[in-house]
Amino acid sequence: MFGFLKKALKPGDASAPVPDAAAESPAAPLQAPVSTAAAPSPVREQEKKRSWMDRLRSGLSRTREQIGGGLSSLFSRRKIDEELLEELEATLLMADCGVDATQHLLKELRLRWKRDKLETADQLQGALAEGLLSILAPLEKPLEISAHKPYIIMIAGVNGSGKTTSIGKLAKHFQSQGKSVLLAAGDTFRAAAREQLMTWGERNGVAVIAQESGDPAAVVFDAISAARARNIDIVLADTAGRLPTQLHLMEEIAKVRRVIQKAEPSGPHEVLLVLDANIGQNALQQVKAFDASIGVTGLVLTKLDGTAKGGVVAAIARQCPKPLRFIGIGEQIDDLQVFRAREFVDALFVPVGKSDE
Ligand SMILES: Nc1nc2c(ncn2[C@@H]2O[C@H](COP(=O)(O)OP(=O)(O)OP(=O)(O)O)[C@@H](O)[C@H]2O)c(=O)[nH]1
Repeated sequence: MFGFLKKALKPGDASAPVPDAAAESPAAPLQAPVSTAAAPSPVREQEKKRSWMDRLRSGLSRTREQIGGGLSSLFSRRKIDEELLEELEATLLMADCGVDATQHLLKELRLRWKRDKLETADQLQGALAEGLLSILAPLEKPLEISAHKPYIIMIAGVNGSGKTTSIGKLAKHFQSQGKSVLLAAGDTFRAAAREQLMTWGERNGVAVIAQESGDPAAVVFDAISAARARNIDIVLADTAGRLPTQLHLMEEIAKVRRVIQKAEPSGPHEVLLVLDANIGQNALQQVKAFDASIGVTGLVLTKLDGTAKGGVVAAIARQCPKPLRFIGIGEQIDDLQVFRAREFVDALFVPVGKSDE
């Protein structure tokens, strides 16, 4: 049914090619060996991709029910007319697509309804999926790790948005690309956050630089020096959760950024803001506030599973289009993946177990 999506974008590739495992640096005593498994076969890669698509479909089920389900129930009653389009508008707003993206989509749909003489539910869904895809496509800018060594990624976000969990998942993601990783426990406010990061580090065989207490900026500074000494590719720096309204704390996170720059003038090379999809439209304010304070270069949208507010991706795309680097759909280590617009739209409209492939 969504064959048109394939034409609109080149086929999504959920799993980036995994190069041969990188050689372990002898200067990194705390670094556990990166897997030395042979390059994965195309069949295994295909299976991995299919399993991610199934999990993505299952994770987005509540948003799908909100958008797709709303649409089918509208269509079980009658044909396309102005009243139906108004109800669709309300459905999109309830899925947190935001006023701007919703109006944009409705304008497109009205145009296509008249011009292409749309009549059936399938046709309208197809047009809606195509419209969403064109809105979301510009967000698809996967993070490319440059030659800078160490490549420093600072992670920020409000309390509980999923920063620490995402760092654990990202460590695994980068390791699977043959990169060596070091974690900086920059959340010195919450002892549990440090413990959590240590656990993720142990699980992935990755060194964690932490201090019992103290200045988060100092921890991050130490981590960068350690990464240099150990020839590590990527530093993932955790920071304490804060609300954009806590101005003194926002100033502190800005200080962490300045200290990173002092330790490495070209850094941080990426400033990732982690957003919990459950907050819906509030995500827009968070992007703006953190951007003003620390210059956000990419987003991670977590907890898309279990929320009906996945439409917020469309609001972000229209109102503060920062690259959406990764999306999270669960608590397991493989539940964070590179954002691919086509996969996302596909998963929004095609239920688990079905595929148009
Ligand atoms: N369902 C689901 N849960 C998630 C996801 N990402 C993170 N979580 C859970 O969200 C909770 C908070 O995650 P943390 O990683 O501790 O959040 P944090 O931003 O580091 O929290 P603070 O340190 O308090 O700022 C944990 O229970 C995670 O397991 C996701 O994609 N889906």
